[in-house]
Amino acid sequence: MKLLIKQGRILDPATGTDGIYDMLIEDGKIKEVSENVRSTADATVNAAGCFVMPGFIDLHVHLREPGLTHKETIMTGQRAAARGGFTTICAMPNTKPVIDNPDRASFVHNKARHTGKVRVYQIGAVTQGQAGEKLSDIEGMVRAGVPAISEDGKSVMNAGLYEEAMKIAAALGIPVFAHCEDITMVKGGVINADKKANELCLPGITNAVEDVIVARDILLAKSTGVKLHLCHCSTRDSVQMVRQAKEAGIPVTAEVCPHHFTLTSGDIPGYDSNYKMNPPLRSREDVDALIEGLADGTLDVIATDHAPHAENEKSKSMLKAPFGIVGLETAAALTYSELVDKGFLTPLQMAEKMSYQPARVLNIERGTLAEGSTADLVIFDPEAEYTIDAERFESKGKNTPFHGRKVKGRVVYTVIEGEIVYSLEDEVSI
Ligand SMILES: NC(=O)N[C@@H](CC(=O)O)C(=O)O
Ligand SMILES: [Zn+2]
Repeated sequence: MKLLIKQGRILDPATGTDGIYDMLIEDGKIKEVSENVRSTADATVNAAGCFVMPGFIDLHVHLREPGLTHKETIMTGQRAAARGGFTTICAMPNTKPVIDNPDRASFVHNKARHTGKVRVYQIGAVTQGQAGEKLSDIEGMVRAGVPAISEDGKSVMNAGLYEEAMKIAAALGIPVFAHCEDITMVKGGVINADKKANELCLPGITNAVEDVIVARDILLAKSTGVKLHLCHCSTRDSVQMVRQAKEAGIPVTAEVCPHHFTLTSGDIPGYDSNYKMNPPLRSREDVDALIEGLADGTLDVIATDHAPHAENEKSKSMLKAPFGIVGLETAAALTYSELVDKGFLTPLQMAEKMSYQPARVLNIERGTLAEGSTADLVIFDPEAEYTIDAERFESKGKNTPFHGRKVKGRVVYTVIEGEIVYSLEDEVSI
């Protein structure tokens, strides 16, 4: 099977390539990238005017299977991923039951192989049942193919226990993905602690809730030597601490979610739980610091924190509705519209944050379009303007604050191992 992609703008951060080339894919691998491929192919895609980037890799997805399949299944999550240009996704372990042992991790890996082409890596919980008391079987889960551990949804509040987990992770060579939130400081907060919270009479979440755990976890990474990956950074002090940690040579990487660089708490229109997520939408100063951090390389990764919830859950009051919004099918357009089109990031940096760097965090051979590599890629039209329509999402979750938003930049094809798994033309993903 040969696929020929003609005249796309090839963006490969691994090699620094940014230019118009043809690409020939044969037997799932990138065979040739050159100005004019002469070979014939079984299928040809005209990519003139489009970016060709390594397939996006999402380090932060909630697939909700097992146990919460009314919100999302592995299959619907994979379909949403393909539609969003993602070829590899990491599933967080806060399912029912929690993924805290090798058998449960294998369940997800095996199921995902049958339900779709999008590669799913299960992240293992740090503690049993995410109860924060006893460590999970971290070594067993790593043998079952888990690339990282995380207590996402909360922090491991017991620093002594977390330190032990970090030592094990460091010895196994895997990173720890940290959700930074001091639960004792949340005090029922639902949106950022500011003017908007006062206006809506809602309890607020301060920046310090995140910052104190970011500080603690960076210090623990320093002392244990574990590779620390900070999930969904949302505050200016988080950015500053990551910057200083990197300067000091501490092995830390950090991700930002599209909603956190696109919206501020000021954009919350009222009592709409599609604006309720954890961490919350922050202030203009925080958003500016996140964008600056992405641009100067302090923040490495754009991840979605795709958190689908059912309509009847999200239609509850602001106080009662669960935290979280979907993100797989809006991330690329928001990144392009908010960061690249506005001149904060180059197209090459977009590919770096959405594919190359996440591949480095996971330590997998992906995130590049170099000849000889696996043909996981996305063809993206930066000129396409459209209105986000949640009803067209492949995800079961329609919980997005971006329904009806006009954006620029659209995924037109997603290719995994040389096979087209999504094409805008027929809106069919496999
Ligand atoms: N981000 C959220 O608001 N919610 C996530 C949990 C998480 O990522 O912290 C979820 O599982 O729903
Ligand atoms: Zn989280």
